[in-house]
Amino acid sequence: MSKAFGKPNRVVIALGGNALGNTPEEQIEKVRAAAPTLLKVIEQGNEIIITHGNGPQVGMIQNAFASAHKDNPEKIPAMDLPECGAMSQGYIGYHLQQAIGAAMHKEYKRWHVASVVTQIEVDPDDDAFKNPTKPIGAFMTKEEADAELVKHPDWNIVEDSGRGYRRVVASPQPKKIVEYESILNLLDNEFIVIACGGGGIPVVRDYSDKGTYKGVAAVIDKDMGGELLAEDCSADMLVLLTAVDHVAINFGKPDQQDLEDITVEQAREYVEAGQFGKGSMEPKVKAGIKFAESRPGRVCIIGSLDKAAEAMAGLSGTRIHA
Ligand SMILES: Nc1ncnc2c1ncn2[C@@H]1O[C@H](COP(=O)(O)OP(=O)(O)O)[C@@H](O)[C@H]1O
Ligand SMILES: NC(=O)OP(=O)(O)O
Repeated sequence: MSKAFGKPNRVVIALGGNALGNTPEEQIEKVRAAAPTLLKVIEQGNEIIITHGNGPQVGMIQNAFASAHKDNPEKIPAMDLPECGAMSQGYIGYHLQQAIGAAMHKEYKRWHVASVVTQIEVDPDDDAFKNPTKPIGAFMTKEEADAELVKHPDWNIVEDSGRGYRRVVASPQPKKIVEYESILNLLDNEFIVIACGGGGIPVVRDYSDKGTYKGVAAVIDKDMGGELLAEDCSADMLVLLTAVDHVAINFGKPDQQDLEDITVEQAREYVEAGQFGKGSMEPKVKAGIKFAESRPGRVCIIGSLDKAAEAMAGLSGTRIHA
């Protein structure tokens, strides 16, 4: 499956949590539709590593436990965010494995795809713990949001890119992928690896017990987690797939302008001008800048999951390069 001559390009492909639908059925449909495109990228001589978001899913899992716990506190525990993040990696990784494995088996009679439950170390003193920005769970109307705030006075809820209101949680910067050696090992053995789902489960070192980590209540941005994964795996390209075809300036306004090709300097100017939704498009552009600057020749593409093949071929999406 790899190129006959020369080293294949390594591509990290990130699938946005909001682009994966809201139910198991929708998610299965979305990942099944994406699987042939992902395999085509391999046929073109690339190695792929997959990561995915979990914003809607991690919120859904935590809410489900919270309401079951309220109804039956003796038997059903409330569930903390890191455990919910781990469950979301299993839930989404499972569907991705099924979809990619089936497409791979049809073509190549092999099933070399595996998800790695991945922890990512964060700084316990990261300012993000004081300033929650990561939207999770379902979109709400203003009335629904107000009702949730009465039920959960400790929640923070914000408006998310004109799509409704969502709970936001802390989103610290990813520092170190704990399982990176397992990921590299699977890649060396020609597996398609699904890793750092939901940005990775955020953990901090537990210095009271050498070599151990403990989960923290946060959700890492998967664009930043995917960027770290791409650097750790020496990837050449980072592809961030979401629900819109392009990054835009004046997004949602009558003079919206879709961007096709921008330098890191232009991207940085647009970030400074506040052109991108916080916790939605801004982290993607910031991840793109970081990746494009990390080594000469590296490129980030941001485009839609539905047009993944076109984006990879340069016919859709926004390219960020040095
Ligand atoms: N300037 C912008 N250009 C394009 N999309 C934007 C912009 N600002 C905010 N958005 C919103 O960001 C969304 C992508 O972020 P998000 O839904 O968090 O991604 P994900 O698919 O990774 O879950 C788009 O669907 C769009 O609604
Ligand atoms: N963890 C994360 O970034 O999820 P989304 O892609 O759903 O925002």
